[in-house]
Amino acid sequence: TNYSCFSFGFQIDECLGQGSFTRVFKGTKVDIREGEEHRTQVLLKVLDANHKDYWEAFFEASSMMSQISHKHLLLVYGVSVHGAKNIMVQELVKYGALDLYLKRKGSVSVSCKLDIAKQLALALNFLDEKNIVHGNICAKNVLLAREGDPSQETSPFIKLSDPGIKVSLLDRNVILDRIPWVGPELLQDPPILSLDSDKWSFGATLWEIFNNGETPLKDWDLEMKRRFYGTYQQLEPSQWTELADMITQCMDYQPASRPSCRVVIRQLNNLITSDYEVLHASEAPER
Ligand SMILES: N#Cc1ccc(Nc2nc(N)cc(-n3ccc(CO)n3)n2)cc1
Repeated sequence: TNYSCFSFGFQIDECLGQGSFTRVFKGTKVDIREGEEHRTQVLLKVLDANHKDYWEAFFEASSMMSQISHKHLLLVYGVSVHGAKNIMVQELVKYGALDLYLKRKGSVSVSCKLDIAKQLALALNFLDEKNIVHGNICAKNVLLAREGDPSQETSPFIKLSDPGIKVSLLDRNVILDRIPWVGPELLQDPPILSLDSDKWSFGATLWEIFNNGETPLKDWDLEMKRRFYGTYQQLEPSQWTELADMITQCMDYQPASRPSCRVVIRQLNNLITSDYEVLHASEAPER
């Protein structure tokens, strides 16, 4: 793999929040090109000092993202071993993580949610075709680059973030805490991480999107979460049966029975059409 080698300096500005083993900061990347200084706003993901032994997995995640490019995949500028710190430099996506956005906004239209779901399915289909497992699909790792505004006829635009530390490297309790996003097959011994696991996580993320960013199984302890899988439970179904069916199909306890990305995209297109018809039924001319 050819690494595009360029040097850049950056400064850390403000802390924006944190992931599992990282903290995210807004920063500024400074490039010197043809003797000119270019400043770009960036997102700096810093690996926690007490998880330094994860630094290889941390860089693996970023190199996975920088080896492929797609409009719905986050752009990773590079990594820096800045002194004792392991830092991933990413494009700063304007509106940040989708779960917080949906919680804050509370009134995102169904057509926007369907559009976001379809874009996420397109990103997954791209990874699937490259036989690349993401391993951490969830609303927190879906970033909103553009808001949808039905009145302005603008549609939202999302970017899938890096997966962070590979889930199969994590302690069992950390994997348990990722229930219901993590496929049940990852709690077997040995954990089986496959493309099918991303389909399960996509189902849980659909649930988050259509529940306004609500955290599924919020405040459940690890024992209760383990039992959720142990007794083959499903998340609370939506009143919209076609959506509920799609989520249940993605969250099939048999990995091989989960629908392919192409089927998911087709089903989402059907929901979009049916939503459109319902939405505009009132305007339909009297037959
Ligand atoms: N207020 C505010 C605000 C916060 C963040 C952004 N932008 C952004 N850009 C990225 N590339 C990644 C992230 N992340 C946030 C959590 C994670 C964990 O995965 N990533 N946020 C923009 C505005």
